[in-house]
Amino acid sequence: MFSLERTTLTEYLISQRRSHPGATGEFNALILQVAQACKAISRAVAHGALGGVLGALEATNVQGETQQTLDVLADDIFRRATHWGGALAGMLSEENEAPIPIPEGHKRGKYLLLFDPLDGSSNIDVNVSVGSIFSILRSPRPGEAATEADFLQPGTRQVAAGYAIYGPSTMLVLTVGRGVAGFTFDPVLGEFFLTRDDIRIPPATQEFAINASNSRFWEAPVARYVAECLAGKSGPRGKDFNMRWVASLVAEAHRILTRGGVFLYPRDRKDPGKPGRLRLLYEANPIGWLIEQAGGRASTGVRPVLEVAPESTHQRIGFVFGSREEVERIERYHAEPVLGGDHHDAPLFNTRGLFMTA
Ligand SMILES: O=P(O)(O)OC[C@H]1O[C@](O)(COP(=O)(O)O)[C@@H](O)[C@@H]1O
Ligand SMILES: [Mg+2]
Ligand SMILES: [Mg+2]
Repeated sequence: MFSLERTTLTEYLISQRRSHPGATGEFNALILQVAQACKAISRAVAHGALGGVLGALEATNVQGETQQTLDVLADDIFRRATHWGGALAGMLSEENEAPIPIPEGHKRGKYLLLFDPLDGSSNIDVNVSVGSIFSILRSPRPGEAATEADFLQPGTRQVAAGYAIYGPSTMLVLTVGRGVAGFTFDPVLGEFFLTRDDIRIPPATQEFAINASNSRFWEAPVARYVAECLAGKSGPRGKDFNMRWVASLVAEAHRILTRGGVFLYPRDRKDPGKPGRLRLLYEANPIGWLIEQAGGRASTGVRPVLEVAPESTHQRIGFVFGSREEVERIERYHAEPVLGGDHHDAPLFNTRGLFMTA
């Protein structure tokens, strides 16, 4: 269908706003500014080596990770696209240790914007899908400059969450709390058009995603779950499983929102200082809310991730999400007592056990 016959992102947002008669339009304007940032990042990603955006910088971010040229560019694009609109009291980005203030001379508003400007950075140079993730919260002190404490709200308080995926096509996937909608970018018209309304995740799946190079650090319930998937038809699950790992959370989430599946980046024993790999406020919470809004489940492995009370702005967390039945099974495994102690010492999971994990 010719794209102009479809609903634009702006039209979709206006239709959502009709159920909030008191709305001022600031919220919609903010989402459109975020979408504008995603369009600009999409363009930079698409130009690749021609745009001089590949490669790493000498700098590291607050997480101690080497920053890619595109990480810094995308961070700058997000700030510029959103700081002037009057909707925000502050921003929090993966790339900056402290919250980003609204520059002097600009009105401070009632929302907080949290973002991972470029997710899956390790994929940029190899031309594999990357994305941007965002979450919007209400500021507890509208009109005042946001402090770190203002951002420490559980995911249940989000008022919007979404991501853009820069793949073969660029898409924006969004929830404002009434289901999940997907928009495809038409680069000629410069518009996002609604192409997937009311996205639903199938409750069952035969596809899982995990970085198996970490298997020696996994806790017993995760090792058990993966071993059972790998055992396939002849194992306790009685069916074969397929596996994927893109190393880009956005791409994994998008696949799961498209055809189901389960993703695990669980808490593990790799680094005692990091209880998990993914960041709660601008990775797990927005993706988690999208998944739940699409009928899936998002968990720490033990409990709903959206209910976690954040302790710090760049906090990491174990994250398991996707088709409801699989996530509930993983939670059940965590709730069951482990025979013979925790982790790989358990008889079922050591190198001579029924489910070999090492
Ligand atoms: O290399 P690993 O450990 O598999 O990491 C992959 C994970 O790291 C991330 O890339 C982290 O995101 P950033 O690129 O924003 O740091 C996730 O998207 C992904 O799930
Ligand atoms: Mg990320
Ligand atoms: Mg990032």
